[in-house]
Amino acid sequence: MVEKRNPIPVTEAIERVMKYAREGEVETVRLEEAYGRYLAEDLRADHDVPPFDRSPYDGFAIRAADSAQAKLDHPVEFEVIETIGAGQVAAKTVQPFQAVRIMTGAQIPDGCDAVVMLELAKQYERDGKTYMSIKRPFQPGDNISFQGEDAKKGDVLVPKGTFINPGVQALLATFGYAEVKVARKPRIGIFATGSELLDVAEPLIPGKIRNSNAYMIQAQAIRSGAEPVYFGKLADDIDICFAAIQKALPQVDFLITTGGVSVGDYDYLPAIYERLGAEVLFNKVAMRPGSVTTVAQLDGKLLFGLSGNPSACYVGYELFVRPVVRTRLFSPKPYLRKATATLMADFPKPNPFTRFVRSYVTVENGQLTAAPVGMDKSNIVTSLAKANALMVLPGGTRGFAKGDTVDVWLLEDEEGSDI
Ligand SMILES: Nc1nc2c(c(=O)[nH]1)N[C@H]1C(S)=C(S)[C@@H](COP(=O)(O)OP(=O)(O)OC[C@H]3O[C@@H](n4cnc5c(N)ncnc54)[C@H](O)[C@@H]3O)O[C@H]1N2
Ligand code: MOO
Ligand SMILES: [Mg+2]
Repeated sequence: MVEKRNPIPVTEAIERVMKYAREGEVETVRLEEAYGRYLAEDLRADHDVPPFDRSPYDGFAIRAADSAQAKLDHPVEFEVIETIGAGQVAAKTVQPFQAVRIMTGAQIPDGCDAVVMLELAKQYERDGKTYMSIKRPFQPGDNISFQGEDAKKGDVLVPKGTFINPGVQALLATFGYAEVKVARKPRIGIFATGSELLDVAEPLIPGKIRNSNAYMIQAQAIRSGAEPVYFGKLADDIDICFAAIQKALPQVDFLITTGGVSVGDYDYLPAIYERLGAEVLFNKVAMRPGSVTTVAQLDGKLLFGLSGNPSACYVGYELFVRPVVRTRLFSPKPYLRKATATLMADFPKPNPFTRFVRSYVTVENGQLTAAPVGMDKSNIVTSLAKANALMVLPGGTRGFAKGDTVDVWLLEDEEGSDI
């Protein structure tokens, strides 16, 4: 008699897994290596930016009060006493009707409170001295980029858990983070199980297929911020699988197997969990694909028994593995980002289970649209290449029609969601 499994709702399955989610460890990397990692501490401004009042233009720094009488028919003349470029500091202090020729980025000289752009001044020589004149008045503060206008000392500019993008790199450099504290990438061990599996380079022979799950999962692990550790493929042999899994477990933070979780004669994962003494959190989820997804824990370490069917395996990773990875990376939003979109094709299939339809989401006329990509079966691999979202069609419905508003979970988004 085949074991009867009890499907639990998707949200409950995710909750059961997330009970074992915890924040990860911190490691330090050089700034050059920080791109693509996740901040392990808040990025705080340790000084004002800019650190001093500076000129946003090439021009002349003046005392604004001296320019009060300047008009089109009444130019006011200033003696130019010095020239400074970015990185230089004026040596002299301006007296009334004196100016400093100043370049973009240079510190505003003491006493000056406005900058006249080069284009608005006329410069000339007389009696061996340099002068410039202007034909309009300036107010104090005109054309000054003020100390702290970009960031104030002490501000949290980027919170812990944020993905380090090129802009965050710029901030890290601005505040002198030659070394950056980032989340250590959780190590995810991966086994593909199945006696039918061929290596990528092997030619096809009758009854066998190439192992695509292992490579797909490695890429999904990297996309989610983890470090995949691929241990290879295993034949459907309980002793071989048990020994390999037992040996691999201590080396990783999580362990993923693909295949062998259903009720078939060679589906050994349920027996292996039992032999390991692992607690099975669930072995049936009310979803499609991926209904047989099984998750177990051993001393708090999660073992993900993802389905062998490629689409089911893919969805299993995104729903159950990604959020625990993101939690390790300190993300306050570990789940896939959620949105709503207009369905672009009829989807008449009824289903008692929640469906995760591999879909392509794009923007048309400012609105998100979602279209299923290819055949909606769990053993399909080709549709995965085009999917950038999972369309979530709740169970118990009679199908959906073109034009309906549907929920979509975005696969390529860095932002994430807190629910
Ligand atoms: N009597 C029942 N049969 C099945 C049930 C069920 O409830 N009762 N569930 C079905 C569902 S749903 C799924 S999904 C699959 C799950 O199967 P397993 O997780 O046990 O995986 P396998 O049996 O090992 O393989 C299934 C399928 O996937 C192919 N596969 C496996 N590994 C890979 C890989 N690394 N790369 C590419 N393709 C892979 C394998 O060749 C099989 O075709 O069970 C249903 N059956
Ligand atoms: O586990 Mo299956 O993917 O529902 O066909
Ligand atoms: Mg099977």
